[in-house]
Amino acid sequence: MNITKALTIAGSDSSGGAGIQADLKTFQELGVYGMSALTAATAQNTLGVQAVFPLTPEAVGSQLDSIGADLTPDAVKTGMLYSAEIIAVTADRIARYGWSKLVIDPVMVAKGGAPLLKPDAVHTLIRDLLPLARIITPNLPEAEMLTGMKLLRAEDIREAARRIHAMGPELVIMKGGHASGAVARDLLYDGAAFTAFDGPRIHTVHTHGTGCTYSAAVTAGLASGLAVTEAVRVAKDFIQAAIENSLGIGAGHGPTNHFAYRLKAAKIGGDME
Ligand SMILES: Nc1ncnc2c1ncn2[C@@H]1O[C@H](COP(=O)(O)OP(=O)(O)OP(=O)(O)O)[C@@H](O)[C@H]1O
Ligand SMILES: Cc1ncc(CO)c(N)n1
Repeated sequence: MNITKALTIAGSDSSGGAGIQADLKTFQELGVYGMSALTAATAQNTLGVQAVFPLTPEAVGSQLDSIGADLTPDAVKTGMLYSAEIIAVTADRIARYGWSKLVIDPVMVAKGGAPLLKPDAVHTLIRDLLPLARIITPNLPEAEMLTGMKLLRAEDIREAARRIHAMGPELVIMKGGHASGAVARDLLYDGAAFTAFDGPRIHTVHTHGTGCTYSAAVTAGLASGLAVTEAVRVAKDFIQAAIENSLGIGAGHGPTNHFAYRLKAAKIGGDME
């Protein structure tokens, strides 16, 4: 059997909706064998992040060496990397093992405002990791941090995509979750043209881990050999179903529903009600 394998390099979310848990659930749902290298443990629930315990850079490098020595991931994603030192060791191992199908979710701040990347690590992210990326998936505040721009109009978003593309990634997906309006639009830029991926915006507080889940679905698609536009289409459908059928657990920003896409696909012609 030729199993497709994907690796996530990210933090643990004890509530299970974001981070490494969201990534592994998404890989599994899309039929991809999931592997993980942990960067930090967070004490976190739907109300916020209570504490962050980063691993040492040695611990991160050691996990990546174990994977590199034995298992070849078909695609890799990064999530919460926390510090400049963890970014440096991550970039070093990605280059050393030649993991070229790399999706970077430049996680910076949790929904409640807790920092998941030290501010002084942003320039290391840009210098060491962005040039290795096949795809980077910033949300609008992350794109503002990367470019120093204020993104108010549609043309600002396109200009930020051009500037982030110039930092090295082959493709940029500007996610539209933080914008407003009836449509949640993600904009893919390949250095020449923009392609929009639209879905109806759902009015809900249950959006914990949407970015992690979405970038994990893109990674699963790339690992499976899909073309980028197909992988993004699958990811958009996956996150749309996950948000539309969110689980309603916890008192705050609850997780999305990682089973929904599979259940929808299984019920051809049916609906989730
Ligand atoms: N309310 C919503 N309705 C429909 N789609 C949404 C909604 N919110 C986010 N999305 C979609 O979810 C995906 C993730 O986008 P978003 O901008 O929320 O990421 P994020 O801020 O990085 O998420 P997080 O930090 O919670 O992990 C995108 O495809 C976006 O369009
Ligand atoms: C561990 C972790 N990674 C990423 C996010 C962003 O959603 C989060 N809340 N927690």
